[in-house]
Amino acid sequence: MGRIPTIDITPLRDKGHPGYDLTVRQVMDACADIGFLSISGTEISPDTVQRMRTCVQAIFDIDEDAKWEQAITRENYRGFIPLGFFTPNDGSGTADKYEGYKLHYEVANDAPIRSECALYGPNVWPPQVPEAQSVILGYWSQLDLVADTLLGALETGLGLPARQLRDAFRDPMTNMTLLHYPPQAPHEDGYGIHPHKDTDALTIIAPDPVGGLEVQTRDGDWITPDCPPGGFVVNIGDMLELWSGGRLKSTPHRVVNRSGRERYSFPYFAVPRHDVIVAPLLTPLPWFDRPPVHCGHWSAETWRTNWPDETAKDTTPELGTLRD
Ligand SMILES: O=C(O)CCC(=O)C(=O)O
Ligand SMILES: [Fe+2]
Repeated sequence: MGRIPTIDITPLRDKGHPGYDLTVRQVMDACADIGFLSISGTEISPDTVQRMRTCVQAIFDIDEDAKWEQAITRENYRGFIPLGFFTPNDGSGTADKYEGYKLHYEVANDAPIRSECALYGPNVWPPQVPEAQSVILGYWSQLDLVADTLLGALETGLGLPARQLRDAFRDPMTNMTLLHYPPQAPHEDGYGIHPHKDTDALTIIAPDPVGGLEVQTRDGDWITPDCPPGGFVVNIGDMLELWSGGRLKSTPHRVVNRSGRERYSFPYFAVPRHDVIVAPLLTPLPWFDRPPVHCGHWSAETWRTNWPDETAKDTTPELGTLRD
């Protein structure tokens, strides 16, 4: 394919829709080939996305001192991630050029699931942007529906029992990163985000019109997804690649912001519940050989290894580092 198709997902919301089977096939082809697709027909209005973008900008406009008071900690990977904090786990030592704000599936302090897995809990909400919680959680719940629709289509496309994937996302470890990439000078080395694969099941992004997201083709070229106004870019992460026994592809991508403008994005990372063990649901393709991933362990290791002084262990699941 070597290109990223745009697919109208309207038919996927109704199995009886005359375009359902064709749309499932188009989604499957994109996910099995380049691992990325642009989608339209989500029913999420451009106003909703614009409100979200404005809110994300307001969060990054908060004073530096106040940001540090709300920074992530080793115990709680929620809140601000300072610019240059994240260094890839590949040993290169070159920090990514973004600042972030980390959010996880919102769970009340007294929710029973907290006794099952200590990683669940409430988010840190910045008091300086009082509308943040309702704007972000409103947007999040709409993306939950889009993810559910896409997972339903993949169940059909892979020939899995209905709900086999979707049921893994009750009380999920789904998370979101708010990202601000300052512009990079034209000849400045390094990346907004270094080339990586996503380790989640499925990622959904409302692309910033300033551009900067690049996806690697099978030939090793880097291409920019075309996405219609109001559309979203979706990609397969390592967990769906694993569930599908290698049929769906988790593809390297990166961000380079040479637009001369501030770039903002807010990817939604769909991740199953803490006790789900992701392992092939179909006989793996002959070349595909990867160990199962326990989602709670995976999440704990993601939190831990993002600290610059922590490194992956033999038992750490693959965390998006590219193997040559
Ligand atoms: O900001 C973007 O467009 C992509 C971010 C990304 O790839 C990630 O956070 O995993
Ligand atoms: Fe990514």
